[in-house]
Order: sequence, then C-alpha cells, then structure tokens
Amino acid sequence: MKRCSKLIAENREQTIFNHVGKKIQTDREIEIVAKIEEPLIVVLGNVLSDEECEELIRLATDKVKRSKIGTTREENELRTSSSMFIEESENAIVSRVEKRIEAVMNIPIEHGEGLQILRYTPDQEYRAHHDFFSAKSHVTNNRISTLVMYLNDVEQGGETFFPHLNLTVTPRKGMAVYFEYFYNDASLNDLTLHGGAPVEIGEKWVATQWMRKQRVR
Ligand SMILES: O=C(O)CCC(=O)C(=O)O
Ligand SMILES: [Fe+2]
Repeated sequence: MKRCSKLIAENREQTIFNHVGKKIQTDREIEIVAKIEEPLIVVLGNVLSDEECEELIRLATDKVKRSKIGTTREENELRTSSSMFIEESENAIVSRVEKRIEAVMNIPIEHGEGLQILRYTPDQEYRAHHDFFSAKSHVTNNRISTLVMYLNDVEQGGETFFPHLNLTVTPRKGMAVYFEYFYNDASLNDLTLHGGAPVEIGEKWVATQWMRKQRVR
C-alpha cells in the first residue's frame, strides 16, 4: 500500500498550493474541508470572518453606486451577474484579507488583479468557463490560480460547479474554493472548467482572486 501511494505522489505534477494537513495557519486558522488531488481543487473553511464578508459587500455596493449603476455592467451572456474590482488596499480589512489570500494561494498579492466582487440575483449565473486565457488570445501573463470566496449564504442555487469533475460546491459565508491550472499537462488545466449555477432564491455574493504568472502591480 505504502509503495503504491508513493508512486502516485511521484507521478503527480507539482502544485502551487503547498499546504499539507487539514489546517492553514494564517492570522486565522483556515480549514481544508475537502480536496481533489489532480487537478487540485480545495474547499476551504473559515477563510473570512462575517465582518470581512460584510465589509467586502459594502465596499462593492458603494462602488456600484459611485459608478452610477449600469456603466460597470457587462452585457455578456456568459456571465449575467454584476461585478466590480476592489482596489482599495488602503482599507485595513482589504489589506488583511489580501495578506491571508497570499498565504493561502502561496503567491505574492502583486500577482493578483485586485479582488473582484460578483453579485448574482435570481436567474443570474456564470456559465462554464476557464479562468485562464486560451492560447489564441496571445495573453503573455496568463492566470494560473483562482480563489472564489463566498460572502453570503445563498437560499437556493448558486453552486460553483466543475462539470468535468462532477463536483459542486455550495456557497457558505466565509468559505472558499481554490483551484489552479498551471500544469504542464494541458488536459489537467482543461478539467478546471467551472461556473456559477443560476441563483434560484436569494442573492449570491462572491469575491474572486485571480493570480497571474508574473506580477501585475
Ligand atoms: O460564482 C461562482 O461560483 C464562480 C465564480 C467564477 O468562476 C469566477 O469568478 O471566475
Ligand atoms: Fe471562474
């Protein structure tokens, strides 16, 4: 048995996520709730406090208001939610959250695009997609990993789904799902196809951190 598991480990591609065991020690004790090994998908608990979730929603709500609702709304069938970027790292809560994200994702925050906040109302969804850009798009500094943090509980619907892996994650306030797609084997990257199922009842708020291969700020 031992030899067998060693063999599997040796054949596995290296991952960016380097945490072992069931906890990640940051300024909060984050729990590893569930994991798929390859491609690596990790469900995390206790990532954000209630206060942090509420503050991120508040910042995003203000931002939509400031940009006079509508101008930031992207008309795109793939993603019907509304979204905005939080770049206010002078805010103490955002800085604290960014530090924690660095520790979880094991990448300096300078590789990150700024936290994106998404709000879905009933029937809104994010259809299955990859977070990385295709070779056709000629993006030189591609994305390599994603952390989707749930900012509220959704009454019904709104699961994050991975159709190739038969996996769905139910949004839970303060929890998150992590995945990466920086494998040499392109088929592993392809398996990270995912989406946000339509919200049926209630609202869904998430904060997404995408990391790039090289720094962007
Ligand atoms: O809303 C979700 O569950 C998924 C969000 C997502 O895929 C993204 O922000 O890239
Ligand atoms: Fe995504």
